[in-house]
Amino acid sequence: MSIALYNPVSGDGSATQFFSDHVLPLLDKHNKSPALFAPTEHPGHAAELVASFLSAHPDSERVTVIVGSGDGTVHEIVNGVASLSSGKRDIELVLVPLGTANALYASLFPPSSSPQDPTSYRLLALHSFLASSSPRLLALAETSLASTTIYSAVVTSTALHASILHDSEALRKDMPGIERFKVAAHQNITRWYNASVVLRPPKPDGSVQVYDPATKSLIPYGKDAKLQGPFAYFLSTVNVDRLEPLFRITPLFSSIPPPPSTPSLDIAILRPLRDPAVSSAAQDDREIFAQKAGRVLGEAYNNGAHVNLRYAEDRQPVTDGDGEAVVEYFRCGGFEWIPDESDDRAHLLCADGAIFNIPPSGRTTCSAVASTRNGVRFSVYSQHLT
Ligand SMILES: Nc1ncnc2c1ncn2[C@@H]1O[C@H](COP(=O)(O)OP(=O)(O)OP(=O)(O)O)[C@@H](O)[C@H]1O
Repeated sequence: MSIALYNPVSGDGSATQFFSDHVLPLLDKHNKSPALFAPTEHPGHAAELVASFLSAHPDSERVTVIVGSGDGTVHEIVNGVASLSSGKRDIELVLVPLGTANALYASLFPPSSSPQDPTSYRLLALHSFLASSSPRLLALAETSLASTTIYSAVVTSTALHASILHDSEALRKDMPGIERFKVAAHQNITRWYNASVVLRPPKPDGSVQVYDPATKSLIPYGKDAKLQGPFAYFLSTVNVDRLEPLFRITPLFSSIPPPPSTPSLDIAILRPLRDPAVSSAAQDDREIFAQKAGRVLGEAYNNGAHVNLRYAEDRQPVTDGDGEAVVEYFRCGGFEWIPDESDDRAHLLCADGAIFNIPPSGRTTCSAVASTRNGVRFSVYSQHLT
């Protein structure tokens, strides 16, 4: 059984047209007309539509949801289904990337270097579904925040990334494209976040791993898995190696893929006090580090080259340096983020673009899981191998 939803305001607002011109005719042609077809009418509506469809069809264990949107709408669907009381379900997502960033889709279907027809590119997952491929299981990042549980299918972050998402929402009306993220990044680049982090190994067994740029491999993290701030950047992903088509912030997810049977998080961290040129939190040191952080994160657009940067003797980040890694890159089962009570900004948490506040004196834990607590598994249609 399948349903089809689209968000008419996601991305550049072209979903209505795209569904009537391309998606519905294709479904009709293959005799796969959905049991429900609807635009979302307000924030949260996608979750309501899927949840009420599932409640009305308690015996449908496997339901396909064709969704024309960005990552935010997918996030709403995952969390809406996770809050249902009914038991085990398999939800298969057919993504039609019509949002701004489309991180999940761009990771499943990395843009190729040769020119690609944009319409055909957006229909790749739908064709995979129509060709009866097997969908790929998604991991979820399960975050506990006070008494709330939040699931992310793409990113869970604090520090700079959460600040960017928090501030960029105010810019959405004037800047509907990804440009608003760059403006918000500029506004926040000198900020540091006081917190500590504990990294947890993957379940049921495994160890916290760290990327070693010298050997270009993930190795067991021998040290104490507690990291002391301040942090400039702290971002974890599941299922993706990028947050935009070309911003490969966690490239090892695709270049050294984790075993599909063990859900894990890839985490990229920048801690300013690891920079040999930075000795205090004074404004001068923040400016010095901000310039480097901007350059280092910019290397994520260079096919994820930031993970191989190391401090050179002149304290600059370079690819052939022999000092410490500039970016700390971990693969683990989860983390605990403990913000300093006095640092309000360190209390911001981003889950797939949605912003949450960690309560005063609170902390948050995030773990990679294979299904929601109520027993729902999600999968996505990806490359169709012929
Ligand atoms: N009819 C509607 N009017 C206003 N907002 C809506 C409507 N339908 C859905 N939304 C909201 O639009 C938000 C953005 O949606 P979506 O994630 O699909 O696109 P995006 O933000 O452009 O893309 P991405 O998340 O990939 O950057 C969602 O959080 C959702 O709550």
